[in-house]
Amino acid sequence: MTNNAVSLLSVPFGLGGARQGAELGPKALIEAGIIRHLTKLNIQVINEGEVVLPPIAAASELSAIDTGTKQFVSASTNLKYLDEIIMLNTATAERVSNIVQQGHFPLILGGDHSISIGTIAGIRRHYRNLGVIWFDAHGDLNTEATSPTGNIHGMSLAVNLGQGHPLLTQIQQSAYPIDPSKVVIIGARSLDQGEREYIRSFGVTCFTMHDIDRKGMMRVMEEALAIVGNGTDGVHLSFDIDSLDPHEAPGTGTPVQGGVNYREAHLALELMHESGLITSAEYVEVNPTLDHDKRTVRLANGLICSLLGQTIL
Ligand SMILES: NC(=[NH2+])NCCC[C@H](N)C(=O)O
Ligand SMILES: [Mn+2]
Ligand SMILES: [Mn+2]
Repeated sequence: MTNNAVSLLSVPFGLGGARQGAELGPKALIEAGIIRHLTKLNIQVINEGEVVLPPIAAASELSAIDTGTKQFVSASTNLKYLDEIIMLNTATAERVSNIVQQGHFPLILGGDHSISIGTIAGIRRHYRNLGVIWFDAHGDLNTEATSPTGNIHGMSLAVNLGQGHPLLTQIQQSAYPIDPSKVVIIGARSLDQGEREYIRSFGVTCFTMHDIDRKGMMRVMEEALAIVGNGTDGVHLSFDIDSLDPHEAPGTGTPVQGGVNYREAHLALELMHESGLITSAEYVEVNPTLDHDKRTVRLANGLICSLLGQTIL
């Protein structure tokens, strides 16, 4: 990590997901003591507050301007809450970009995974060759043409790679593109057909649960870090808590069995810290309304600390 100040930005937004509740994630993580835990690691934490959704009238106007008519948007796509997601991510990109500008490490608390359209848009303005680690049970590589659900949290990595509805990809416009060969998905076990095809044809590396079973997390991380660190000038970690097994992390909206276990997840984040490559991070899809005794919230707290340097000894 290049410097010690961490800017903590909350994005309490859940409309990109399949169920309500991810919007409560940031508050739960803060209440569980994340700022105190990081301060104990000698990190200076700057609480940047929240990105809030502007009044929705403004959002409708924005879509109407860009597409001619508002009806065009709703009639021609199956994208759920497109207007809200455009507004939220446009605002998020600005806030994250300012944090990078100041030389702080952006740590973003989601929110569902659709928020990464904005976070990465902001980060990419400052990195010509950004590597991305996408820790997730899913690929989030759908477009409106392939999505089985219309939920935009399942499309955010595709949008970050320039694929999808023009009103979403335009949020990235003033930024450097991301090279798909510098993107690594880790923990995948639920991929839709269109996502499989995308991975094969665009050269995204995907370490599935099968690869983790076979090689072990240690080797997977060594290979992943070699890919995202090669020729890049920064690496963003997008950590979806549903990468973990639902036994460890029940508090999430789209759980998939057969996931990463507690120690594998910590090891992965400890290795990311050791590599010194990670320049920004977000933790998404924590849904406190589905949690069991704060297990998922506490786990996410610990996993943030491992990324930022906490060790057992
Ligand atoms: N960020 C997530 N949890 N994404 C889940 C996506 C699930 C499914 N592939 C979809 O497109 O709807
Ligand atoms: Mn995801
Ligand atoms: Mn997921």
